[in-house]
Amino acid sequence: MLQVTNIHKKYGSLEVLKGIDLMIAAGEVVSIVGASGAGKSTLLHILGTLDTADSGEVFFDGNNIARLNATDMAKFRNRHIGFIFQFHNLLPEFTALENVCLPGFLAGRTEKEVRQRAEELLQMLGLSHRLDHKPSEMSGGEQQRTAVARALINSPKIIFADEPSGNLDSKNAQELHDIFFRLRDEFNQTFVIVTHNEQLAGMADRTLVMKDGQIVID
Ligand SMILES: Nc1ncnc2c1ncn2[C@@H]1O[C@H](COP(=O)(O)OP(=O)(O)OP(=O)(O)O)[C@@H](O)[C@H]1O
Repeated sequence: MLQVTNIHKKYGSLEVLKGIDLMIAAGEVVSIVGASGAGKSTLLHILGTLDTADSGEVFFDGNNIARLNATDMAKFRNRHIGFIFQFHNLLPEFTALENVCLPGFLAGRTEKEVRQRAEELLQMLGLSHRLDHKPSEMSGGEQQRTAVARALINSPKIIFADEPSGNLDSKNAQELHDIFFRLRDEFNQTFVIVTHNEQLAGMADRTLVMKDGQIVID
């Protein structure tokens, strides 16, 4: 599904990624681990089209997305990629349901269809009693599960998660990890997850270890 070749990235004179090659198959849960500053988030952002590499190629299902212009890239991201961040990044003035619906509306889908899917997702994630709650009215675990529903609203090919359980206590972290694997088992959902959480890395199908801008163990 995802293939990247020879990705390089510099910030000023700092070489952050030094030739990354990687293939990820549909239905894989891949974790990326490594010391702080190894380049994990930078790689994740490039894979997720939030940032661009200085050189190298990123192919999704054989399409070279590095060649898309900014508008088409944004459209591609909205339709095919989901993101989950350490801090849920939900919009504070919107309810859980509205937050989940938003990327669906941006994709140009009908209100009825998007609302129905959002309600189904929130129900699946145990949040049917929180539809009308704003983020500040929910627990950390509930906020993060809402962010998972938002990531799923457009049925993305792949979900990128950057320290998704980094801000959760161990019970909520465990619940979140179980959700990822349930989504993989039931819907063949693909995940690439940057994490310092050893339990999550240990559960993944593959663990990539990064060091100084390179993948040193796959
Ligand atoms: N926008 C930027 N401008 C300049 N330097 C940056 C930028 N983003 C990241 N860096 C630097 O690039 C290096 C890699 O950062 P990155 O966030 O990818 O590491 P990481 O492995 O995800 O670390 P952590 O585990 O601490 O999140 C670091 O030295 C960081 O300071």
